Formats: sequence, structure tokens, C-alpha cells
Amino acid sequence: MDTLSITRPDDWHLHLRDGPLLAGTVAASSRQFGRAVVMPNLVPPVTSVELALAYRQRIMAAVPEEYAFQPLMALYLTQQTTVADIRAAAAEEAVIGFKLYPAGATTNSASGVTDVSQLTEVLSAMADLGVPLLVHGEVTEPDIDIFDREQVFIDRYLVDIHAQHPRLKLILEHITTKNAVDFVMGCNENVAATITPQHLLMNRNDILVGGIRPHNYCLPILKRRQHQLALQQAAISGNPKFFLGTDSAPHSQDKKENACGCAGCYSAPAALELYAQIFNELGALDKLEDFASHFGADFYGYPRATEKVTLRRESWQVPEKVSIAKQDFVPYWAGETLAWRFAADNTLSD
Ligand SMILES: NC(=O)N[C@@H](CC(=O)O)C(=O)O
Ligand SMILES: [Zn+2]
Ligand SMILES: [Zn+2]
Repeated sequence: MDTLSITRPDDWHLHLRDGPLLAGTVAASSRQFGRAVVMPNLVPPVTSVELALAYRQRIMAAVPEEYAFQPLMALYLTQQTTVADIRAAAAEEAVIGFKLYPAGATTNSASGVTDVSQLTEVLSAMADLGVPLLVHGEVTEPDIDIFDREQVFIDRYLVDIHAQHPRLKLILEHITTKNAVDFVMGCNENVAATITPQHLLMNRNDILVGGIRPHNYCLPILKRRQHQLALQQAAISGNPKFFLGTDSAPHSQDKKENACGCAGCYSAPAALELYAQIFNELGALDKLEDFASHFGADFYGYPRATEKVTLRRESWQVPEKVSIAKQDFVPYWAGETLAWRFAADNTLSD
């Protein structure tokens, strides 16, 4: 088999940034994906429907004319978010849900939630109105080891949130541990998870052995190999609770290769191929389409895409650098080889 034709995939977790960067980030993602959940961690954060619709327009203006792309906007949940904000979001088709960032957990999360216990009313409204909650699941207390932060967040908060709001659609984003896999599998059908390419392809050795590799540094941080293996099994299991979310998160080369480097992997230039790489290595290419193109849409209640895209078996190298708005970015997997390649003729006319 030298070509693989699958339903056009969607990216259920994406950072496009803003301003002049949109020309590059939107082009890269819209080349492969039909829809994407656009994360709201801008400065200032995207906290209202008005801000989200304005941001959406800036994104749409950057979509190359040969591609169709539908950004699904996530709003930034803060301690000030009200039930009225939830109602406004529920009434706006372009908004997909609210993103919970614990304050201080990751890039541009300073405006995030400081006290999860105060969210009960807002979460009840979300459950009632069918508004999904997207979660960056890590505690931020300095006494909790960075490798334990996801597990502690699940134990401390998510178990209770799901028990109190079993109808709330909850997506645990960019899962990194076997604990997260087990949590999601143990919940009812309203709880799902996205999995990134880096957490499938790598473990924490890939950040630290033989020298520090800042381009493999993202949050939640890569974990032990046993967790990587659990994520791989979840991704190829055919369980519809696990689906594609790249968490492609560009930071310029100088901000990554820095004494205090930023967290985030820019995977968009080779996103689908990175997933194809690991599914192929696991002998599970037949499971890629469900994971990349079906399960996310099914979970969120969107129609599956109707058009197809093609991957070809062709060895190629991810570029060492890409330039966006005169800044250099080092893509995830830069200079490394991939076995499958997205066909260049995947455009609207397919
Ligand atoms: N994943 C990351 O390491 N970084 C993301 C934020 C996030 O998704 O947590 C970013 O916006 O840079
Ligand atoms: Zn995150
Ligand atoms: Zn992210």
C-alpha cells in the first residue's frame, strides 16, 4: 500500500497566535485540516464572544483561497466568567466551548482560573446548555513535581467535576500519562481526550538525554516511556474517546533556544505525517482515519467531513526552519525523516 486516502482530518487543539503570524500558521494548518479548535491564550486572552468573532475574522482573512478552513473558537475561562457569558457562547455557532487554564500552568495562562471550587455554577450552566469544557489539566503548586502535575489535577479536580456534572462534555487536552488514559476510559461518554504527536512519538528522554532539546519541550511535559506506551495504545485502540489534537504551538527560534525557553512544539508543518509515522510504526495505519477524522467530530457533535485527503508513502525530511513574518521557527521533528507525506494536490478541487 503506497497511498492512504482518508476523510479530511480536523485538529481539535491548535494555537494559531495572532497578527502577522496568522499568514503562516493558518496556511500550514488549513493545508491539511478542515476544521480546528483555536485556542484562546492570546495576550489579552479571548474571553468573550465578541473577541472570539473578531479573532475568527482575522483567521479567515489569512486562509489561502485554495483551502476551506473552519476555525472553531474556544473562549478563555476566567474566574470572572459568568453564566451570562456561557449563554452567549452557547448561542454562537462559531464558539465551540470554554478552555480552562489553571493560572500559571502554561503559555499565557496568567488570566486563568485560580480557584476551581468556585466554578460550580458556571459548570452547571455549561452542562445544561451543552457547552463543552476543554481542560489544560495540570496543577500549578510549586511543591508538586512537574512530572506529577497532570495526575494530581485529575485526582484533585477532574474526578469531582465529572461526578458533580456527569452531563458536562469535558475534553482533557494533550494527555500525557497512563493516569489520564485510565481516567478518560473510566468516565462516561461525555469525557474524551486529545493526544499530540509529540506525546506519541517521544518521552522525557527526548528532552534531556545527550543535551537539552528545547524543541521537544512542551507542557504538559513529556513523561516516562511507560506513559508514552499507554498513550500509543489509547490512540490506536479504536476507542472514540481519544482523538487528534496537535497542540501545535509556535514560538520563535530565539524564544525556544533561550536560557528560559518557551513551552510548545510547532508541529503544524508536518502534523498529519507525524501521526501517520507513529500509527505506521505501530502497525495501525488502518486506525488513523477514525482517530484523525471521525472521533473528534462525533464527540463534539459535528458532521464528519465528506472530502478525502491522500498520504503517500514517501520518505521526506521536515524542514530545519520555516520563516513566518520574518521570524524563524524550528518545526517539531525538524531535520528528521518521515515515512508518509501529505499529497500536495489536496485542495478544494479534489
Ligand atoms: N503546549 C504548550 O507547551 N504550549 C502552548 C500552551 C498549552 O497548550 O498549554 C502554547 O500556547 O504555547
Ligand atoms: Zn495546554
Ligand atoms: Zn495547547
